Amino acid sequence: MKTPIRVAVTGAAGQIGYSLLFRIASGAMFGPEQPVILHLIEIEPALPALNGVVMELQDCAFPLLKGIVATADLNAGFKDVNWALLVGSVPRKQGMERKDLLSINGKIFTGQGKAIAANAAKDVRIFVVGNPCNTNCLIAMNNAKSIPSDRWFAMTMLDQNRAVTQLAMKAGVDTTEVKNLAIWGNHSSTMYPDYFNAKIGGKPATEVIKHEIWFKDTFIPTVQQRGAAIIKARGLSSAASAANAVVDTVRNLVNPTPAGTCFSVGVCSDGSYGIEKGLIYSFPIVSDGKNWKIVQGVEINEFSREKMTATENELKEEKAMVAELL
Ligand SMILES: NC(=O)C1=CN([C@@H]2O[C@H](COP(=O)(O)OP(=O)(O)OC[C@H]3O[C@@H](n4cnc5c(N)ncnc54)[C@H](O)[C@@H]3O)[C@@H](O)[C@H]2O)C=CC1
Ligand SMILES: O=C([O-])CC(=O)C(=O)O
Repeated sequence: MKTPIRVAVTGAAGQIGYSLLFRIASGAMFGPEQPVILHLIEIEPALPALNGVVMELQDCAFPLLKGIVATADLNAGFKDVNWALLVGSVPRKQGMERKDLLSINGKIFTGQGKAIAANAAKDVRIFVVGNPCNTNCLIAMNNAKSIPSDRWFAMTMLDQNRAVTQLAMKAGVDTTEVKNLAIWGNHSSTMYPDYFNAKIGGKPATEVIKHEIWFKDTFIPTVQQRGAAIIKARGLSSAASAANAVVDTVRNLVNPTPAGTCFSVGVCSDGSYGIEKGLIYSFPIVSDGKNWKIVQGVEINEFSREKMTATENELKEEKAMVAELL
């Protein structure tokens, strides 16, 4: 049996937490051979509800679940963790943009960044889901300068999965036929789902779906506004699909990426594609299971460049809004 890895999840009594924890404990994230110890972190008032979640986890008798720490104490919560999944924060309501949450949620990530730096395992990797996730990740990273910048991630996999399904439905093919659909930029309504470089059944998506207006006027806005559409329909933001995308992202990072494919995640820009260094920007990524890199040489046409710059500019604005937290 392998040594258990410790996985912290903040906001563990929330909606996403309720869909996510059971999948981590079942082995969906780290594989059927990897035992886990869950560190469930909540705010004090949510501890009774969290206790109910702990009871339910116990009631599953998961063979891979080797322990549970449930706490409102950040030091205990992040002690020796190998992964920190930062979900806990307030979700937006109908009519809000995700960046409207910065003033409420931004400050959560200063204390969490510091507590992770002070307590986590040397190999810790941090994945921010709470919105606006790119800039919250930027805040946490800047409050934990002892942790290398390549260990920080923000979630755009839900956008990728949404985009993949939209293309598959339009082309009338299985979702598994759609590859290399990269999301560039911010997890916000400015994100750019790059259909030019996507493949359907091995061919360029634009050769399979010969409908430029559909891509520009339907596909892009549908993906960009999908979160808002879910909130309108459900009265609550997406949770099960978000949890699924958390599982997909971590699994993609801890396993080698199949040759010729890539996946999307927000990482600290190294200046690739001219994107300002230090911003948490979503790029096409490949992993060898331990280290990841930004895919280089992706063709960027004028349309793509305009979209990539618009979403970069929004991230610069968000960074300026939280300057005092960095
Ligand atoms: N990046 C992405 O693709 C997505 C991000 N989200 C975001 O994820 C976040 C969580 O969403 P839900 O689970 O639906 O919300 P929720 O309101 O159901 O749960 C959030 C939980 O976080 C807890 N919490 C609040 N402040 C905390 C703190 N300082 N430390 C620890 N826990 C804290 C709350 O007590 C609550 O239990 C929201 O910000 C939402 O917008 C949601 C969907 C997709
Ligand atoms: O839209 C929201 O506020 C929740 C979210 O991030 C998403 O569903 O992509």
